[in-house]
Amino acid sequence: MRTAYGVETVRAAERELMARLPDGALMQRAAAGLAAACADLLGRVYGSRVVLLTGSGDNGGDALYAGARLARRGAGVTAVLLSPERAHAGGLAALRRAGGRSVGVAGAEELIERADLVVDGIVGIGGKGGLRPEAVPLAEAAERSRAAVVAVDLPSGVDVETGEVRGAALRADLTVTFGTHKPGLLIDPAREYAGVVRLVDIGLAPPADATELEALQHADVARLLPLPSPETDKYRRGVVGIAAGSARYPGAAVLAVAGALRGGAGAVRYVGPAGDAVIARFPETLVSDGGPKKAGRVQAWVVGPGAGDDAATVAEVLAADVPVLLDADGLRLAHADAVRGRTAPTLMTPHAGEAAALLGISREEVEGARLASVRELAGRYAATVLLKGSTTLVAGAGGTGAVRVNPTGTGWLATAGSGDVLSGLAGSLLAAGLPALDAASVAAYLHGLSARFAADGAPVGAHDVAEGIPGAWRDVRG
Ligand SMILES: NC(=O)C1=CN([C@@H]2O[C@H](COP(=O)(O)OP(=O)(O)OC[C@H]3O[C@@H](n4cnc5c(N)ncnc54)[C@H](O)[C@@H]3O)[C@@H](O)[C@H]2O)[C@@H](O)CC1
Ligand SMILES: Nc1ncnc2c1ncn2[C@@H]1O[C@H](COP(=O)(O)OP(=O)(O)O)[C@@H](O)[C@H]1O
Ligand SMILES: [K+]
Repeated sequence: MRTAYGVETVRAAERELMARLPDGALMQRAAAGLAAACADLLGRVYGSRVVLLTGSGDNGGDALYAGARLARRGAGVTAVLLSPERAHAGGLAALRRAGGRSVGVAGAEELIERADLVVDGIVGIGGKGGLRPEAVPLAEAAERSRAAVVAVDLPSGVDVETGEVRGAALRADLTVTFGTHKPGLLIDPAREYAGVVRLVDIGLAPPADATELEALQHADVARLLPLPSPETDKYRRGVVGIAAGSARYPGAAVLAVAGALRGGAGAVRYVGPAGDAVIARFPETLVSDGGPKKAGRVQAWVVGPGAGDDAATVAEVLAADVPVLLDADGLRLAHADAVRGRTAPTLMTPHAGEAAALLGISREEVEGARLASVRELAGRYAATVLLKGSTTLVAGAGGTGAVRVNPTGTGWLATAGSGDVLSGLAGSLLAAGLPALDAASVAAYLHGLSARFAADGAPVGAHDVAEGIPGAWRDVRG
């Protein structure tokens, strides 16, 4: 499991570790890791031109000590000091001893444009708000330049706690972060500014109960996948009910069923007006004519994809005492009190637009503040919430625990109907017995992986994503 921690937790863990180490040892570990990453990126250090953008804090100190290491290996290193009188004294002395030099911001843009490598040590976890005005032209020059841009700990200007980017920020190709990941490095829009993230171990050990974000990895997902035991049968594996589709959108039902058939449940029941389309494509589906109550027993329901205005069906499903996944029209039609009053788990899977409607804010506000939005929804509805989009987040019911961030997402998933596949897949995992947080995060993981395999560099349709799910399972199981 990859984990990320908030700034207060990181600082506390740093203090604890620093108390046990000689002065400055932690910064030397950070600088050594940073210099190694820079050297890897440069290929040839000797003769390369390196520019350090250096702020007044320890982030600048890391950059200066790393610059000294590169200068000792023959790089031409220039530190651009944003606050010359407050630059990290030890770091600056080390750089000068190694043959590096320092300049002010005047003329720095030209240096940056001619550099092979730019190191962003403007601010780290002590940064507040976007870049200050004097740093903005430097960040722009770095973007124009052909130099590789390496951010120290995080790209300066992004909100490391939330992934929000409120003002100007530096765009990096690589971020070398110390001790632990930070939420902003894993959540868009800040994630995009970070580029590739490389973690340098400096010995930090934050407490597990302070985890802010978790990203499942293959091994975690493999442990969670529901597998049939020798003594199983289709009912014991779990039956998932799908209440989806309409005369206008029969395809949503077909795609949700397509996802559900690949999610591990032993059977899929379908209720709704698209039974003929479903059975034509998937004859193994148990189609029933009545409403959810007449469909026979299920261990979980999915309600909403392409469902139109059928509020009665949504209410009927919400009254069932089994896990319920609410998606698309279901999110709009569900009564908040009916959701909050449920005793069995509820999983809501909005995209940013649907989340915005539920929260009474704009889509842009949700996309700018995904972490706060997903926690807020999970709190308001006392439900597990999977917020879809370029970063998919899952918050457990109540919204207070660690939030899961999906690491497998890909822009190829932004295709009509892929959300319907996801809802069927997650519903199937719920029916197979996974807790809602696991069902949602495992579904997002498999869904993203499947899209990556199916796309392989070319556009895919939602049905390709559904068909790729078994391949994603096999890959995860190794
Ligand atoms: N504490 C430790 O033991 C370690 C800290 N490390 C480094 O130290 C960093 C944190 O250092 P600091 O606490 O000194 O804080 P920073 O270096 O992040 O920045 C603090 C300074 O930047 C200024 N500042 C704040 N927001 C700004 C903005 N938007 N634009 C321009 N300037 C701004 C503040 O006035 C303050 O003086 C970490 O991110 C990491 O890089 C590493 O060396 C690892 C060990
Ligand atoms: N830019 C993106 N990067 C990664 N995944 C994305 C992006 N945009 C959308 N997705 C994913 O694609 C799926 C789209 O679902 P949804 O918005 O419900 O569409 P639909 O209703 O057409 O099925 C979700 O899983 C979402 O997380
Ligand atoms: K930085």
